[in-house]
Amino acid sequence: MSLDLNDVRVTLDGRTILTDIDLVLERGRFAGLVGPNGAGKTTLLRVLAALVAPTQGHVTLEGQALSGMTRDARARRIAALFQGGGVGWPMTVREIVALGRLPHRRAFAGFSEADEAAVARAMARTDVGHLAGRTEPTLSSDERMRALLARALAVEAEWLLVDEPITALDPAHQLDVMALLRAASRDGTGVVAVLHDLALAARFCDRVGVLSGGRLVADGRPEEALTDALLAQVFGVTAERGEAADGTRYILPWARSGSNEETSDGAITPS
Ligand SMILES: Nc1ncnc2c1ncn2[C@@H]1O[C@H](COP(=O)(O)OP(=O)(O)OP(=O)(O)O)[C@@H](O)[C@H]1O
Repeated sequence: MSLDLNDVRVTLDGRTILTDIDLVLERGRFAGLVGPNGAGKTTLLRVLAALVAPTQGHVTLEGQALSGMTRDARARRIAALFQGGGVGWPMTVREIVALGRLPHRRAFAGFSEADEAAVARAMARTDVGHLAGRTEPTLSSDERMRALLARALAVEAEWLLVDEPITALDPAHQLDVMALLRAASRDGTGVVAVLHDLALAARFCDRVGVLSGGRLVADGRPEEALTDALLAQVFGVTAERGEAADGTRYILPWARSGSNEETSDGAITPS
């Protein structure tokens, strides 16, 4: 029950974007992909979604090469939501969610009862029922993200890949989306999310993969992967660590660890 990358390398426009990537992802787990800007996170997610072909190495789903599967077969098994993944014209939320059923439909076939049920489940799960008739341009950031997540969930795929699902959301909605992704993983889906928020990644993910300069430099449980040394080297920050009232350990990026210091008026000066 795994999605595997073996010795993956990706070169785009003559530049190596990813190299030496070996990763075994498991269903039923919530994996976070973190790393600084430009580290290669989105590209790695695109490789997992078969939108970018590795220049070297291969990706397998339950032992079967992703590249050997038809596009529809892949789309039924791997649902993906990328940034800018809107629909581009004023469809209603219900129509957007229904797009998630496309990989399951035969040419010219109508919407089946199973399709209806899957759309209803996805809309209930993301709490977008009351938005069913609203069009995409009228939605707030969180409503839009929940509608797009509903579309991805409506696929009812074994894998759910999401790129920066919480970046544009306020704290309450960030917590909602992270809880939703974790719940999806608990139902047996393999969830992989690109995240910038290390505190939320550490809190919600079972596992965190850290990319830096196109390499996977750490991979494991959040506390194991996000060490002080790694945070300093890869992100250039120090972190505060502690235990919340409910006993959960937390990691909070706190200050720059490099050569820059923040002055009391917020200006950044070399130290
Ligand atoms: N199609 C492409 N052609 C050339 N270079 C690309 C292409 N796609 C991505 N890159 C480059 O690959 C590098 C990694 O990009 P990617 O978007 O995967 O990083 P990221 O870790 O997701 O970054 P961010 O956190 O800023 O979104 C960047 O330097 C980017 O400019």
